[in-house]
Amino acid sequence: MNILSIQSHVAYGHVGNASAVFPMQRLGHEVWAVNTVQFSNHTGYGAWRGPVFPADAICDVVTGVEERGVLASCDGVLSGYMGDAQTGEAILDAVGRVKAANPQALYCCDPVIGDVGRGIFVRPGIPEFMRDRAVPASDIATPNQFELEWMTGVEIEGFGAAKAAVAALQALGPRVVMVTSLRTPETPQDSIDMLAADGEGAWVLRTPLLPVSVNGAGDAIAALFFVHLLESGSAAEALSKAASSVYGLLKRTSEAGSREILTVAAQNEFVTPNRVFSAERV
Ligand SMILES: Nc1ncnc2c1ncn2[C@@H]1O[C@H](COP(=O)(O)OP(=O)(O)O)[C@@H](O)[C@H]1O
Ligand SMILES: Cc1ncc(COP(=O)(O)O)c(C=O)c1O
Ligand SMILES: [Mg+2]
Repeated sequence: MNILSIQSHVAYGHVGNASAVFPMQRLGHEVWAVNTVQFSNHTGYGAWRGPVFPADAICDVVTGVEERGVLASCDGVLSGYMGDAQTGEAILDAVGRVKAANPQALYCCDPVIGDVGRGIFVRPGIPEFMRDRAVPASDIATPNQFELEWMTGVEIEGFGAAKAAVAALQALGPRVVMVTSLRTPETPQDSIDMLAADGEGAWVLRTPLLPVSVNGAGDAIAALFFVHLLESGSAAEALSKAASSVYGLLKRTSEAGSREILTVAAQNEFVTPNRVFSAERV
């Protein structure tokens, strides 16, 4: 498949495209990577350098790809971290152009806003843009628990509330939603859950909680879920494959005591995860 991936890039470490591109390539897909920023490192370090690209620079790169006459062969658009709310306009413009060239193409929006520990970590205007423009334009959305609660206003106190929040997000647009890092009173202390829903049902997947706090796992899992969903058409299967790969990746990262995820060293986990977790219908 051919995936247009519009996200951040970092020189050092693995978040944004620097986390998402290689796993998709390792699974045999062509990735047309367009970078929304080029930072030295992820913002979780508190300090970083490098530019946020203006929306017209992003549009220009997409126009160049369009001029190669290849957009009709694009199977999906994946978006993630936006440097600035204006970046969002360039992303939605790209989605529109891809869908005009290939009406079968799907748009997966990873609405990167923040997370439970750090709160909102993107520029003002981006959270609202994700909720009001990007997610409604998407076919698939992949928020973490914090992002889902922020966008829907639903407090997730258990699986029932999680399903209600997912339904509220689906009502905005996307047919498929995958929620990452779900920790509710129903989640055992030593575990972490994920939930995926499509038009037919909802599934939960539970893995052990690893002693790591890293950035970029969300970007990898969104990319993996998207390509597996495009290939299989099954949210449950895509959830199982993506979560098993990311668990393997984070287990290696945890054993190595690394602050950055071991995207390259643990690459076999993308193809044949060591441990396979399956999703249960809820
Ligand atoms: N400490 C952890 N232990 C086990 N799995 C984790 C851990 N942190 C992240 N993950 C896995 O990575 C997925 C994505 O990470 P997450 O932190 O939710 O993404 P984001 O960075 O977008 O917030 C989670 O759903 C979970 O499967
Ligand atoms: C530049 C950049 N891109 C993307 C992300 C998102 O990372 P995550 O996958 O942890 O949500 C971050 C988070 O700090 C970031 O700084
Ligand atoms: Mg994320």
